[in-house]
Amino acid sequence: MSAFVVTGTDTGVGKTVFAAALTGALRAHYWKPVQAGLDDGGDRDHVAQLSGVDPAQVLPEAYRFTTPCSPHRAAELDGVTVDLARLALPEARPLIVEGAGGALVPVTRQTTYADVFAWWNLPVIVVARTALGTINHSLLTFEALRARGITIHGVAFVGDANEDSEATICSMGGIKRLGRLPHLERLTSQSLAVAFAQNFRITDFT
Ligand SMILES: Nc1ncnc2c1ncn2[C@@H]1O[C@H](COP(=O)(O)OP(=O)(O)OP(=O)(O)O)[C@@H](O)[C@H]1O
Ligand SMILES: C[C@H](N)[C@H](N)CCCCCC(=O)O
Ligand SMILES: [Mg+2]
Repeated sequence: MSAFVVTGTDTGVGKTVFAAALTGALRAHYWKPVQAGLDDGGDRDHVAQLSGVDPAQVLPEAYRFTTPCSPHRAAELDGVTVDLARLALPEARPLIVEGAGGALVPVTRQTTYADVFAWWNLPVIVVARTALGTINHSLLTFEALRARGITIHGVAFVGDANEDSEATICSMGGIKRLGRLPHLERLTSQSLAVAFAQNFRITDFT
């Protein structure tokens, strides 16, 4: 049964929306180990709304911090010391796990998400924008993951088509293009499921 980590080239690139689509398509479980910022309910709530899976498959976070900033700092601001042992992977499968921000975001002052991905030993999907600047951010992300021996399953683009940037990232990075989620004017569980089915191949994830 499949399990993937979803990381991104930055915060706000569309990891949660892509992860919700993939969770729905695979009828998977979803886990966001560390949520920093609770004002809008957090990524878990968004995935519960957008994926269409049974809410019980949207697993509780290991840590929930108040402030929408880097998890290492959000933990400090809440007076919490992160125990990495609590980030051990749940056993549920299929499983989609979402990081926070980009691959080198600190979980603690000593440990980045990429370090944790290496420990989990799961294939990683990189979510990348299509907008200008994405080539640099994407290639840097691949380098950081590869430097830790992490398997990159592929890149999922989010945004309007940018054929040359997408092709350049995949050829120079030596990475499989999984597809591209277009910007959806009305983002609902239904519109997202349709867009995922039209733009990705489920067999790439099974
Ligand atoms: N395909 C899309 N169509 C419409 N809106 C989108 C799409 N993808 C992302 N968004 C919107 O863009 C914003 C950022 O997306 P998202 O929350 O998925 O980013 P993220 O990479 O998960 O960020 P974080 O680092 O905070 O986890 C959200 O408001 C989301 O609803
Ligand atoms: C608060 C935000 N939405 C994410 N949860 C965390 C993003 C951390 C980014 C840290 C950084 O790269 O500067
Ligand atoms: Mg997110």
